[in-house]
Amino acid sequence: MYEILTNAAARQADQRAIAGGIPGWELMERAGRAVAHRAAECAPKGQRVAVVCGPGNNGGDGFVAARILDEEGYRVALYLLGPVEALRGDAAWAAGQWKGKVNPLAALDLTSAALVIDALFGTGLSRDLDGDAAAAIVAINAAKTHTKLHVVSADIPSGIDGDSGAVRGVAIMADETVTFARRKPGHLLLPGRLNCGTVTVAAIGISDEIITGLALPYAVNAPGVWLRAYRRPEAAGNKYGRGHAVAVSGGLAATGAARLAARAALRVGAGLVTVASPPAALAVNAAHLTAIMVRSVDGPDGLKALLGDARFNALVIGPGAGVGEATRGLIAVASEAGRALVVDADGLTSFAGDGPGGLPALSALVRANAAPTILTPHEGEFSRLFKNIPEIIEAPSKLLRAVAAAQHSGAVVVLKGADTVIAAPDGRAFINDNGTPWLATAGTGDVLAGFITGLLAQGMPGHEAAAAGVWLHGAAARALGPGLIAEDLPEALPGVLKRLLEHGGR
Ligand SMILES: NC(=O)C1=CN([C@@H]2O[C@H](COP(=O)(O)OP(=O)(O)OC[C@H]3O[C@@H](n4cnc5c(N)ncnc54)[C@H](OP(=O)(O)O)[C@@H]3O)[C@@H](O)[C@H]2O)[C@H](O)CC1
Ligand SMILES: [K+]
Repeated sequence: MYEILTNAAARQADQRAIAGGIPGWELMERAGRAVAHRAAECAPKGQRVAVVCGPGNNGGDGFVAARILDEEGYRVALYLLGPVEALRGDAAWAAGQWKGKVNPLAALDLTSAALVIDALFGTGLSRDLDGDAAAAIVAINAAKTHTKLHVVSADIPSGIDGDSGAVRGVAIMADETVTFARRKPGHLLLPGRLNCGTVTVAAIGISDEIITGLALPYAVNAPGVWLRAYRRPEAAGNKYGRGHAVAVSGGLAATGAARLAARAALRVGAGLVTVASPPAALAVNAAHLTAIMVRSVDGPDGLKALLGDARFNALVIGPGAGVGEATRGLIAVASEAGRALVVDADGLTSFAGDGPGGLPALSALVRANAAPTILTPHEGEFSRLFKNIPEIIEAPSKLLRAVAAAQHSGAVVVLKGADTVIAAPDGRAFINDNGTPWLATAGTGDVLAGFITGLLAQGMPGHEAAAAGVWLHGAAARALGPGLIAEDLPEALPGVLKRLLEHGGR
């Protein structure tokens, strides 16, 4: 249920269902019926409905929906882009079942319409919209702003690229989107997610076996994809069994970020947490810390000495660390010691130069590390770090940019944002959809890095630890709501974990 279908995978799923004995027209009938039923829940019978159909099978869904809404007593007017004679295959079949008038799209009349069914384009959209299609979308979006028009999109809001969520010129702003079998990246990545309104996933006969058989590498980030790897404490266990996380602190004026990360690591369940503090900042850190220990660690050599104790098994380096050779040295030490490592903020920027300390050096350290390395860039850090690799920077979607970066660097890459992507070097990726705008406040990235580090300390595998950290971070933010600040997030975690571990869900 969490798998994500790309446009190509959706077509494959279609074909396998048809090969399995469900005729294509039956799939279309079920798809169109699902759209009609959702639409009927949004407007009372007898209301005027405008159905706009495109030249392909998305349009075919529209013809089916029009017929069903007409049978249910709505006053339906159907508008088609292009001549009805040009329709092929299942779309031609669906048009043949429609006994009403087929109006040209250019004649679209939204007067007194309560509902629009948007069936112009779905997974077949392949270029920016123009002409009558674009004009119709502009008119529908405009009508929504000054009437109570309710817009239901079939499969994907027309104009949204199903694989990237990008707007292809212009796109429908839908109140509802009814998609089929599974969600597409365009339902989850921005801006597409914002165009969808409420997304309903309709079952149209594409079995779970077909989906499983496609071995899809992408999924929606949810407990169902990583909860099995979450390490619950053993009844007879002790704190040493839950790992020892280390947050490396910045200098005297930059100690807060590491402490935010440290507290997050403790809250998420690391058995012990230590702030590795430069000597000059020891007093400041010590004054702020209680359950979290603090050790004086002077540069890479000091960290190397600390890591002589194998119990320090997961580190976060970067928050407040400062950009440059010293931070690169700290990351090299953690990598050479084979410890699970989260590289965030200044830790990432320290490898963004073109010189010898650039991305190749970071990739080498990642590959040399026997334990997982997680990079947690926001878009700006990502662009700086991977700026010299066109196949990453120019990949067609945020999802594929993160996947390419993970494969190139060998690290798990958490490309943050309202639509954070968590990508593994093996090509798997999760798209997160539970973030909230209230996370846009100082320090929340430090907390996220700490959550991931704390989960790594407890032995979670890298990709799952990163995904769980991102999801818990979003869930904590949702539990807090408006006015949250970074310090609140770890404190909200007990409630989130309680709901998750006792009820297994959101
Ligand atoms: N299992 C499923 O997911 C099912 C999906 N169904 C529906 O089928 C569509 C996909 O149908 P398809 O015909 O492949 O594509 P579209 O209907 O989205 O697009 C139709 C054609 O439009 C042309 N096109 C593309 N971009 C533009 C544009 N910017 N301007 C004008 N025309 C454009 C393109 O043809 P070209 O030859 O011109 O490239 C498209 O082929 C899916 O979304 C579902 O709604 C099934 O009904 C049920 C099962
Ligand atoms: K559509």
